[in-house]
Amino acid sequence: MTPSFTSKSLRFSFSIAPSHSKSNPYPKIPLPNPKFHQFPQPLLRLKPISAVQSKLLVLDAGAIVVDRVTEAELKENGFRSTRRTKIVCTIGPQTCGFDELEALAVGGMNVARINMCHGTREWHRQVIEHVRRLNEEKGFGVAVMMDTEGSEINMGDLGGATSAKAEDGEIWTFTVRTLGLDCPDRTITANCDGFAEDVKVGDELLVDGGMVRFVVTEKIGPDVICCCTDPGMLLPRANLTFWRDGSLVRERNAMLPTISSKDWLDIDFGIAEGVDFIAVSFVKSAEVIKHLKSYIAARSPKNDIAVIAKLESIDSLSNLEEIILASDGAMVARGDMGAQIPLEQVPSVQENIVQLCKQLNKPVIVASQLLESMVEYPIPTRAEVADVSEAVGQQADALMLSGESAMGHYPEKALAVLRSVSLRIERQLREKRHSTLEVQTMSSSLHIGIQEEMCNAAVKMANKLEADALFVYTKTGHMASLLSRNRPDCPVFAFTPNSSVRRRLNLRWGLIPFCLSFSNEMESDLKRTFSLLKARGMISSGGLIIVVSDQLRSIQVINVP
Ligand SMILES: Nc1ncnc2c1ncn2[C@@H]1O[C@H](COP(=O)(O)OP(=O)(O)O)[C@@H](O)[C@H]1O
Ligand SMILES: C=C(OP(=O)(O)O)C(=O)O
Ligand SMILES: [K+]
Ligand SMILES: [Mg+2]
Repeated sequence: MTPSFTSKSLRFSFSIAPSHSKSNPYPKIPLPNPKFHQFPQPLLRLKPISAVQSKLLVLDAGAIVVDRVTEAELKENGFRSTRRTKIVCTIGPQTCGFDELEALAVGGMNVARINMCHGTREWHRQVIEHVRRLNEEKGFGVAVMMDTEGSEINMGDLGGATSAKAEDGEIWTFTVRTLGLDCPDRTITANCDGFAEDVKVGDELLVDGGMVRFVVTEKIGPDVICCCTDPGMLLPRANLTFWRDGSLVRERNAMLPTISSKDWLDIDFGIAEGVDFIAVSFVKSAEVIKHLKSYIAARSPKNDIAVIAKLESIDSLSNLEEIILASDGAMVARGDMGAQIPLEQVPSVQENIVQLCKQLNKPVIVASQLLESMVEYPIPTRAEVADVSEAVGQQADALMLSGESAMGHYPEKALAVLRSVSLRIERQLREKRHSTLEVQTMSSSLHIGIQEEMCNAAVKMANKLEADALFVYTKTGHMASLLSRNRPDCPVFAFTPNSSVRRRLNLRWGLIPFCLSFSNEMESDLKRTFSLLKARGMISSGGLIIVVSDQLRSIQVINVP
């Protein structure tokens, strides 16, 4: 962006509400609550959930459908202040009830994630059912993501205990025996047959990337005897890695399938239940993604499940571009990644992946330990807030909560922190405008090239004209994604007739997905949109809208009539 833009946007930044002043040729949509925009706004002083809840509206059946949290946010805070960064919440024992899920939905959860490492089939089914019911009965638009277990080496279930403490110098046995509930003291099962053969005396055994550390002292048949060198809590099904001479030992993992037989059954379940996203753990190459995508295409006639590659295996790092291109999105899964590469490399890998995904137009989620201390405490550490700010500053599409929302004491508070930090940092970015992405052309065909260039140009116009919103009518979501990819200053209203496209667009930065039937008459669709949105109080006359249409290959600049 040109330097003159910086000063312009700075002026804008301190006058969001007064920007309807006479000097502005493009009147803004009135912001009902200008106080909310004043600086400085303390981090955690969010409106209480109940205040949002009380303003929520019941669905306007059949006409235009948008999730009720976004609707309330738009009405209360105006276009500029809608959150652009999306939020994925892992659902676990703390949040699997209908009311708890509703509280997360009200708090701004865009995607609910179920991790197939944990819980039973019935439990997963119930969670999906709750989310669907929330959407249908209460007007939310929450998408569901199923995350595969993968077949890296894990500990077993700790004989039913929720955790176990390993102390310094204690001798523990890791075994491939099946022990069930009569697990002897200080004995841990490992899920991988070749485990005992693969490790050597002197190897270091890391639980969860180093939360607890052992050294192998002896091997006796299927049992590996270890001495604890870094004490800590052992949690059920924690990941195990072993290191020799300072390097990760990968031979066994390299042979394990990325999608195990159990994962295929879970995937069948996900397809049958109609989940919106399948996240594949420990992806190592593009092949597995291509295979899964063709499997889904053959079994899910509408082909409406997006495949997200979890980048956490050291082997994925040499094939990033190929993997991301084959996928419908990626996750920077920093938990296991930090167990496979030195921790100090994780931030730069994150940055690379986020930038690459933006260039390749794939949504990217930054995951794991964003607010880890909030599993126990009601307030995050300053360092965690800085980490979240960094991910928002990189303009990742989405942030993810894991234990914080699955089993922590403060799921709603953790969600509120992600929300408030996102809003704050997004606003700062708009003011500074320092990192507007110069997107490179990706097009493989003239048609796609035209779509790309139209979207790039439309976003430039919208930024220069300080438009209130971009509107896009999109059947597959592609045009909407191309607008999002440019990270515009204003939100993008994406209208689609397809409810699963609408749910999938939930993961895209800055997109507000609406369901709307199309008449194939652009002008009449547009008129209808304006009158429906006006009737709902979501836009008002005079607002400046840039409308992008693939059908007409047009970019229109319209003042809301
Ligand atoms: N369905 C579930 N049932 C019980 N506990 C769960 C469930 N999902 C998640 N959790 C808990 O939340 C923690 C964090 O979730 P997540 O990051 O998805 O898993 P993991 O720690 O296995 O990578 C898990 O370690 C587990 O203790
Ligand atoms: C998100 C991750 O995967 P999971 O929680 O399934 O281990 C991770 O490892 O960071
Ligand atoms: K998983
Ligand atoms: Mg992982």
